[in-house]
Amino acid sequence: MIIDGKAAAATLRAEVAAEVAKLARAPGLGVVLVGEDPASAVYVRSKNKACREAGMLGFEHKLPAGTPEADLLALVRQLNDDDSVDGILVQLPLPAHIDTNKVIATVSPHKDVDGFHPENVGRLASGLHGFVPCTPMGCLMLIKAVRGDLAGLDAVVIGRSNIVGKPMAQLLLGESCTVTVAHSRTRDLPAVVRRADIVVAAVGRPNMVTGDWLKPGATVIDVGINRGADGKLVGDVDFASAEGIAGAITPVPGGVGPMTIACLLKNTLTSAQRRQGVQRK
Ligand SMILES: Nc1nc2c(c(=O)[nH]1)N[C@@H](CN(C=O)c1ccc(C(=O)N[C@@H](CCC(=O)O)C(=O)O)cc1)CN2
Repeated sequence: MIIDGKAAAATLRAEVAAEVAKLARAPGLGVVLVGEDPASAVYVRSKNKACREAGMLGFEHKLPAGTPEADLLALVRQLNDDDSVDGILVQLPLPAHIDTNKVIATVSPHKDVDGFHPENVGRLASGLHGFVPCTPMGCLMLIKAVRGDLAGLDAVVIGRSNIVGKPMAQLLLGESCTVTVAHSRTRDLPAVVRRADIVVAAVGRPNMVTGDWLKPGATVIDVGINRGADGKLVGDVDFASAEGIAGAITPVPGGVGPMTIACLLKNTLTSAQRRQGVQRK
């Protein structure tokens, strides 16, 4: 089974739009892009378009690559104080002269729709309500749509980034999976992956996970977005060899990526609902 992330994202976006229509004030999302990284520019454009389509307001702030860190921090504080802004995201990666952790920590945790602020990281680790990073949230939705109850399943997350690997492991733990986080120093990675009912690959190495690494029937979620020499996108999983072994697998493109943007809208809606005192289900 090929997991259709585009269709799942479209459903989620429609659900968000229906809830937005019930609000007294349209949710506002402040989107900050520093520099001219072409992929980041595409993602930011897609986020703004998705906002408009869901009935939200996207406030785009494009800053030159050489923007001093102090100016970026000042903009973030301005967005923190702006009542028309419910969510703030600073597109990553940032230019090397800017301290990413400092920027993330400056975003108000109440508007941190990326879920990267240390307070939200701690909330996720403690099993408390907070904003959850968009990519792992989308991955979990796709996994649950395929597997239902995940309790007791063996999950292997390949990659230990703050954006995907670590929060993904926390979410799967929250679903009572037995979770292994594998990384570049893991010994005999194929053997580790072969034990898994659920595999989430988020390493950034094209076609690294091959079909012979997989337990037959495993659910395989490919977070990798690698651009090949021919300009085509390839995931971290070798789709051709994995497709016949996996029980369900996400393609690249059209798998996890669209869910990332849909979950950003969901987090922005949640923030707006909280700030407008709306009771949520
Ligand atoms: N502040 C953030 N920065 C970054 C995040 C994030 O969640 N917050 N994640 C990634 C990039 N990203 C969102 O920002 C993102 C990546 C990919 C997609 C997507 O829809 N991909 C498509 C293919 C698009 C293409 O052709 O290039 C797909 O997989 O089908 C959406 C969002 C890093 N930075």
